[in-house]
Amino acid sequence: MVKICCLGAGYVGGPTMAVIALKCPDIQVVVVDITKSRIDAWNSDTLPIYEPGLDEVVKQCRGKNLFFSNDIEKHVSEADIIFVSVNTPTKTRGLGAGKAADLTYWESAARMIADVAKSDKIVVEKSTVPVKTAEAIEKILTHNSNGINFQILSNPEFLAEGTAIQDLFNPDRVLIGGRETPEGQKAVQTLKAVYAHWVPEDQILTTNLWSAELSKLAANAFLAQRISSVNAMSALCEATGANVSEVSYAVGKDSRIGPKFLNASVGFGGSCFQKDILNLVYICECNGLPEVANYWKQVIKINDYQKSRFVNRVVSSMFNTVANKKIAVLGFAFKKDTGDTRETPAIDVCKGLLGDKAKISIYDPQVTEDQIQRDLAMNKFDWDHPVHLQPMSPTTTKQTLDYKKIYDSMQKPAFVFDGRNVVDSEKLREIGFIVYSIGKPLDGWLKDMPAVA
Ligand SMILES: NC(=O)C1=CN([C@@H]2O[C@H](COP(=O)(O)OP(=O)(O)OC[C@H]3O[C@@H](n4cnc5c(N)ncnc54)[C@H](O)[C@@H]3O)[C@@H](O)[C@H]2O)C=CC1
Ligand SMILES: O=C(O)[C@H]1O[C@H](OP(=O)(O)OP(=O)(O)OC[C@H]2O[C@@H](n3ccc(=O)[nH]c3=O)[C@H](O)[C@@H]2O)[C@H](O)[C@@H](O)[C@@H]1O
Repeated sequence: MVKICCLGAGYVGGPTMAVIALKCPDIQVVVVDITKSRIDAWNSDTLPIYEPGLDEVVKQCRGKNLFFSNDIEKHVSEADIIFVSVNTPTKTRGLGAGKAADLTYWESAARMIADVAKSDKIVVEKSTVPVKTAEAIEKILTHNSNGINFQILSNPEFLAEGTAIQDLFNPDRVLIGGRETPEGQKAVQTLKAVYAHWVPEDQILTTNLWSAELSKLAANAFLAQRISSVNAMSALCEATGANVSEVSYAVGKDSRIGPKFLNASVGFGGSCFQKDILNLVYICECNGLPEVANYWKQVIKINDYQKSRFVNRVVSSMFNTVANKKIAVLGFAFKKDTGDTRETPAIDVCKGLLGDKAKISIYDPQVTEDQIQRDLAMNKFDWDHPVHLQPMSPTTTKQTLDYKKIYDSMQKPAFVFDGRNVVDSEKLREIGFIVYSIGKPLDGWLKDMPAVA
């Protein structure tokens, strides 16, 4: 029986391994982690992350061919294929701080693999890493190898949170990069055979190592760039009376552009887009390509601009001060159907409002009060380390808001600021609210307020 061990029981390692176990009953999958509480949660009824459909998949295979364990060394030494899906946060100190990827966790995983391995292994980069990381990992592994053969593969993950299980069941593509040697190609075929249990072969792409590593950074940069492009348009829409939803629809109808990922918002969040673009920027700079670095940097700058533009709108609409005004924030995670708050734009918006002395009450059915308090107290880039555990998933209670009742209980004028274009603005206006929706023609009230930067 082929044995797989995955280092890192997080948002990627957990769901990905659960789906491999479900689709490959002939393979034994063990997920290990340095954080004991995470493993305990994976073995309990309350999984450490919320992801639609995940509970069912885990329940079907846990204890059969899917296991979660703290005994890292045992399972690494027994495995034929080792996936490494550990954190690769942005460096907070030293060379490349604020941009480069911090490979501390990756390096310690590689050293541990080299130490405990007693048989040949395929080591798979699942984490998102800088292009050329495999070369460094290869050096660490082979330097201490005692004659054991290690093949490194790059197999980046493209799932999105909130749809992870669907994405894993029906991926647009699976990407595997390996060395162009006979041994490298044999390892590629071994991993390909795992995915071929459920993914059509023509959707399993094989490339060289560096193309696979770079394709992951490129895909996230292209996706984030679409959002920054539409968000840049949203500012122009507000200035001109155009409607960003109509513009997106018209633009997306061009089959060369396509309709997806063109929703204007208060800015993209999540653990990866910013981190991976900063990493790309750093790699460009290190390779003597400042123009290319600046091009991608602009995607982040527009995202920051969009978040502060939103805060400025709120403040300027309310007579240029929100001091002591009570503001309810509905939703805190970085997108729907997740409890993940890493790099959520809500943090910047809330900090912006708090900076202006607003009194804010935050509610998100997937995020605990504890987590919100921690996020608002944390420094930039500190969130993506193993010590910082994600919240347990509370049970979701779907609530429908009674806006008329809310309106009646509020001080007037009463405002709604929609950072995701999800409310029915016409209905709310009928009730009496002044409504701001990103990129939509402005309410008379907002038009008369001072321009915002
Ligand atoms: N979250 C997402 O949607 C996606 C993330 N990625 C990438 O996947 C990687 C992991 O991301 P997440 O799963 O979100 O992170 P995460 O923080 O949820 O999980 C990482 C886990 O690795 C564990 N860990 C750290 N060092 C370890 C070691 N030496 N041995 C064993 N376990 C160790 C941590 O305790 C943590 O539980 C990152 O490189 C990220 O960029 C890629 C695609 C999607
Ligand atoms: O490498 C990763 O971590 C993953 O990053 C993203 O996935 P994720 O961050 O989980 O979620 P997305 O659906 O991409 O949303 C990211 C952010 O962009 C925002 N967004 C998305 C789409 C859109 O049209 N507008 C918009 O503002 C979302 O609200 C969210 O804040 C990518 O979509 C995945 O392919 C990738 O694997």
